[in-house]
Amino acid sequence: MQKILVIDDDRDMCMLLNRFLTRQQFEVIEMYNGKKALEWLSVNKPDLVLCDFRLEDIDGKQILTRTRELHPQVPFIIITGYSDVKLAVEVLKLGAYDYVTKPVFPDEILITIRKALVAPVSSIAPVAVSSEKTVNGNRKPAVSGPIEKYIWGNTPEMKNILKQIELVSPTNYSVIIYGESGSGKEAIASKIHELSKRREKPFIAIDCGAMSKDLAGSELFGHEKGSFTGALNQKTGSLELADGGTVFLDEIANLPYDVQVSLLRVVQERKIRRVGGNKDIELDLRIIVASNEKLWDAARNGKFREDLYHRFNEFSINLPPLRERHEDILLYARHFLAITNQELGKDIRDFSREVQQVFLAYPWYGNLRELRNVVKRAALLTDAGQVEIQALPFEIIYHDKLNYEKPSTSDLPNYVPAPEPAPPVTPKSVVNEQSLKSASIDAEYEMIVKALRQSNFNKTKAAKLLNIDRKTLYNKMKQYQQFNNL
Ligand SMILES: Nc1ncnc2c1ncn2[C@@H]1O[C@H](COP(=O)(O)OP(=O)(O)OP(=O)(O)O)[C@@H](O)[C@H]1O
Repeated sequence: MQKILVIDDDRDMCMLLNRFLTRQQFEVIEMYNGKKALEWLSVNKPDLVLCDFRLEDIDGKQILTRTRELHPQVPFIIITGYSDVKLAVEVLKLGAYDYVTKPVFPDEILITIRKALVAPVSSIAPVAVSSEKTVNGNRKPAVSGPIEKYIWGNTPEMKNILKQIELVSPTNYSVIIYGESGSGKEAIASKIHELSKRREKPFIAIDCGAMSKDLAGSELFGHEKGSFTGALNQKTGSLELADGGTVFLDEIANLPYDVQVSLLRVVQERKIRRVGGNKDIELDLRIIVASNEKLWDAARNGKFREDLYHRFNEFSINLPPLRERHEDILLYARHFLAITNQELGKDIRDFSREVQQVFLAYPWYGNLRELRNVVKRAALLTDAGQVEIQALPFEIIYHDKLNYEKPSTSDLPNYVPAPEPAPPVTPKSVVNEQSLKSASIDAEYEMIVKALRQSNFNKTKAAKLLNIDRKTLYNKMKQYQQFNNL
């Protein structure tokens, strides 16, 4: 029986997950705070960890980092409120397998758990080899049917990017891809590989942000047996595994400085030496790197080697965030819906008008990854016909009301404010009716939103703040969603 550790300070949530997962034949261990969970993890190894992002004592990020040190092969899934989605997306960089958003739906979490438990070990190990490919570069069996994995959109910016991809692919140029997290940098790197002469050889994606400082050298270059404490066997590094093909180094600016020196040698001389080894190994590699900060700035600030920057900077591609590819949002949403229909064996036709409006108004700070997850969840909650507004997270429908803190320009170096989005969907009572009833509904709505924000979308805590029970809170939230359909 596979063992799942559930860490959440919301005891009701733990109990519900426990009951549901036990019925699905898992063994469940519940922990209500981070410290206790870490104590347990230091002597036990689960098959998977499911962890609330915001605990009262330690945050999910710290638990993830420690779990990765203790059990690098164990998949870690984050449970998060929508206000934290941007942070959760960042945390994927530290090696989490995926995130699910609250309210948690049993079927959704089960699909994510099942996928995580059969994911190739390499996709959850410190060197995050692309989850789409196995270590030797072979594709995982594709879902049946002819849906293209990637689409490139109709905006002039994306047409231009596709042209750049086609131009640079047949060459051997190094490429730097700039773009926010989830915007599709790995998709571009893999497209370049597929259009190149190297297409039959491996494409290996390595997330430099997810590697521990101490192990980065050995993960990339490999090591000889006994070269450091813990090096019990000889290990082939990811660069050697990619020989003849393309290596994609994501979040390159996070690579430790001394490893950058060894990487420069790979770029200049096309040779590597394993950690603790004394012979050179020749490699034929194309290197594509990605960063969400300008590498030139990182070089000027002394974080990134300037000589390495110049070597990589043979060609660069600037991928705009999804909110700046406004005309493509629905195209991508429909693409993800088609894929999800196929995965779930459903036949959902489209999104309702209100859903489309919300999609166009929402800023998508997690970019395509966030859109994909929202569509997947909505499709799961829809039986047939079209996706209705109720299938979207409350926090997305009301994002304008909730007033999330916008990322600062230093957070997102490529962030340029998007043109004014279409007006968001708001409860009709707010805009149309002046009756006493609607005024009191509005006041109640504002209070609920405030309590939800104060409690980071923990509904049990929000209900306590409002002095109502959780069921009443759920019912009220449902009621507000229904206003959109009046
Ligand atoms: N052109 C595309 N067409 C369809 N799906 C895409 C496209 N680009 C990205 N996606 C999907 O969006 C998600 C995120 O893409 P990807 O991993 O390429 O982003 P990224 O910028 O490399 O993210 P990160 O920097 O966080 O690793 C993936 O699920 C991917 O399949």
